[in-house]
Amino acid sequence: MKGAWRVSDIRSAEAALMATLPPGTLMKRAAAGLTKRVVSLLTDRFGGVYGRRVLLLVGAGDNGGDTLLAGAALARRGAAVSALRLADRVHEEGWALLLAAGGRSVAAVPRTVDVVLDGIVGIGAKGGLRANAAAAVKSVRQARAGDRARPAVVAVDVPSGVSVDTGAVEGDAVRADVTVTFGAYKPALLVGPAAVHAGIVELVDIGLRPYLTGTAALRVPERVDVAAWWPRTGPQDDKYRRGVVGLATGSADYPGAAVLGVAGALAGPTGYVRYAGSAAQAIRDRFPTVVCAERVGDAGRVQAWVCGSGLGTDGRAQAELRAVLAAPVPVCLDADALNLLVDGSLAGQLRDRRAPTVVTPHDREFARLAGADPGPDRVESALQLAARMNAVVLLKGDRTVVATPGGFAYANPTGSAALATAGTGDVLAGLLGSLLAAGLAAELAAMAAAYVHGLAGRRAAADGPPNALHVAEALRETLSNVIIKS
Ligand SMILES: NC(=O)C1=CN([C@@H]2O[C@H](COP(=O)(O)OP(=O)(O)OC[C@H]3O[C@@H](n4cnc5c(N)ncnc54)[C@H](O)[C@@H]3O)[C@@H](O)[C@H]2O)[C@@H](O)CC1
Ligand SMILES: [K+]
Repeated sequence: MKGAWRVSDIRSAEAALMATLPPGTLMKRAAAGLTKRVVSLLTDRFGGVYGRRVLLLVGAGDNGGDTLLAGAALARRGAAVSALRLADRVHEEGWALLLAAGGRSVAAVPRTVDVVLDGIVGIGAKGGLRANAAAAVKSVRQARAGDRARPAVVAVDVPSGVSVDTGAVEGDAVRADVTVTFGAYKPALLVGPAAVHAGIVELVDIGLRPYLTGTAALRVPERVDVAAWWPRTGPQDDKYRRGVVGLATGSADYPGAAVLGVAGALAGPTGYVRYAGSAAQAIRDRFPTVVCAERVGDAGRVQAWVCGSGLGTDGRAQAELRAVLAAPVPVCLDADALNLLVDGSLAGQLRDRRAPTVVTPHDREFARLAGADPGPDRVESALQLAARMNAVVLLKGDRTVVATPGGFAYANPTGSAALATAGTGDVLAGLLGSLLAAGLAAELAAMAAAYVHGLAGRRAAADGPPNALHVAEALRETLSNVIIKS
């Protein structure tokens, strides 16, 4: 699992590490890692380093210093390196090294450039890009619009212009193909719109990790983590021992929501799926293995409930939600179940639950539940709602956030724009419910479901614009490739 640390934690770790080393060592390590990555990018995309045109965007701080040192190293290897100073003062030693290596100063973004290194600002950023930097970034973007391959953009440590601790992007910001980051991931590289600006993120080890003593602000699971969490069937298992998941979803008006949720649940690790609700006939017709009842109270025992999508908000829906909340098992609440929570009449029942609750809002549902939009700091907003509701919050988005009432946050790296289509959330809730019923801890179930669902979205999108059924259908193959064969 990757961890991302806030700027204050990184600063403390850097100070502790620097105290053990000769001055300048960390910048040399950072620049060496950056140079290596730019060399491989120039080689892969443009056939080599010699004669390639490299532009450095140089700000006032050490982020500019890293960039100048890497620029000098590239110039020594024969690249044609130019540097655009965006501040009155820049890192003096780096500037001298660049000039000594044959680099030159330019007053504007040159017409043709192969690679741009963004060294405008790093973790010392305050506020958005200043006017001169914003103008340079715009020129680079315009050059790129004329030639899709050129210039490639490499962000140094973070893409300049993003909010490093939150992942918000409130003004202009660099859009990088690759971000080479030093010592540790920062939240902006993994969550929020900034993560998209970062492109492919590569971590250069500068020896910082042992000095990062605080808790990671954010964790990001990798495939091996999800594979390790995924419940496996053993020789002692039968259909009940694998867990039974119940879905109280759909209605006569919205049977589709129930169908999609059940499809998601059937792809999960449980051996048995029960359905309770007035879309029972649609479920029987489509999924003969699912055992159906009209009401939650008649459904029999389950080890987790999924409730909400397509349920409606009438008296019957409310009674069903009450019955689900009263069950002493983990519960995943989505869509109409969230709408039914908004007036607060079920708040007491929710807070008193002993078994875990997971809620899966998108931004509008989040705003109704929390009383305000998630805002620029999606992680912090999700953590606050999780604490208030005593529930795990899965806040949907390009990088879905999972936050626990105990203060831990995760971000999903597999998001796909393909999932922004009706009904995919129903599939996600069903899969998540199956993981809960199989006994996985609520936050891991939420993370694992989001991870696999994201990959299934990408898989489905490979064959053309997918709908939610395509995503559900892609779950089995995704699981087989990614989880079970690992
Ligand atoms: N501190 C360390 O030990 C290391 C730092 N490294 C690099 O140093 C960077 C941090 O360096 P600094 O602390 O000097 O800070 P930065 O280089 O991130 O920027 C601070 C400077 O930029 C200016 N600035 C702030 N906000 C701006 C904005 N929005 N637009 C334009 N200019 C702005 C400030 O006036 C200040 O002079 C890291 O991101 C990393 O690239 C690496 O060399 C590794 C080691
Ligand atoms: K930067």
